[in-house]
Amino acid sequence: MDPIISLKLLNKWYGQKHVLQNINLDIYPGQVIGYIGPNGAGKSTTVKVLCGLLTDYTGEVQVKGIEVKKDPLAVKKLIGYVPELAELYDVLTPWEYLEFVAMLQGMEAEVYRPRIEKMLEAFGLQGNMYQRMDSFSKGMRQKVLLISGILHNPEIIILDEPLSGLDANSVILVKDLISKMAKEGKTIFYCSHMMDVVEKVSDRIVLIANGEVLADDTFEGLKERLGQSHLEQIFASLTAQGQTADSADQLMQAFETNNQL
Ligand SMILES: Nc1ncnc2c1ncn2[C@@H]1O[C@H](COP(=O)(O)OP(=O)(O)OP(=O)(O)O)[C@@H](O)[C@H]1O
Repeated sequence: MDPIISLKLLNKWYGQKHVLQNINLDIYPGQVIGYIGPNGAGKSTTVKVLCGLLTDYTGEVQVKGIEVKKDPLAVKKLIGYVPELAELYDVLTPWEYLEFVAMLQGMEAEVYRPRIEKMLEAFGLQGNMYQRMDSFSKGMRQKVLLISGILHNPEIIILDEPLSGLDANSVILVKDLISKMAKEGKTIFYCSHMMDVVEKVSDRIVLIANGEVLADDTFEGLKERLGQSHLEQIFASLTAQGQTADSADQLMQAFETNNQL
């Protein structure tokens, strides 16, 4: 089987800063990749390269055999991207916004109209369909954003911290949706800091730090290799952040200094 996403010797600099260093990854259809790493590791940068939003990289980046740099538009059609911290046009209603997204994707009205309605209903937003989003909570906005990323039924879905702000029921819904979409053969690239969720939904975990891949294995494989039973511990041991308790002590000491003044 050919990989649906292939990164070969991907390098990216921001000025003098080397933020992606020789990333090599072959991702196959139907895989759920948990892409994890400390703050500033290079996760969002990788995703932006994959989506054709950043083209000043070196190396080869192919999506379904298409070189992203050469035809970013064709690649954008194959990918559904749910970014972290996206701005919605909140003077619009969810219906108006999603209709706009569907039209940009070139979808037919008879396809997108019932789909938008069903998706909003699944997320419990049927009563808010015609309300301006400037009155929406963070979680409600996140739900609309998620729908906008999957509405055109893309083969590859890239989720950057998709559960942010969602209530417990919606988290279950999104986790189920990820498994179901993967069973249908869709490829999911899932970036998150929520280790308990990544552990459950991913069938392959790629950990990066300082722009380099430190581990690429199944959760079972990582557990066996590192002798840890939770992804949180594996993450800490690989990224040398096992000193969390010390850091908390350091923060508490900062209060003490203030108290003495
Ligand atoms: N527009 C930019 N200009 C300059 N440097 C940038 C820019 N965007 C990101 N960086 C730098 O690139 C590195 C990787 O950032 P990136 O946003 O990819 O990290 P991340 O793994 O997604 O982090 P987080 O988990 O905090 O979201 C960081 O050192 C960051 O400071």
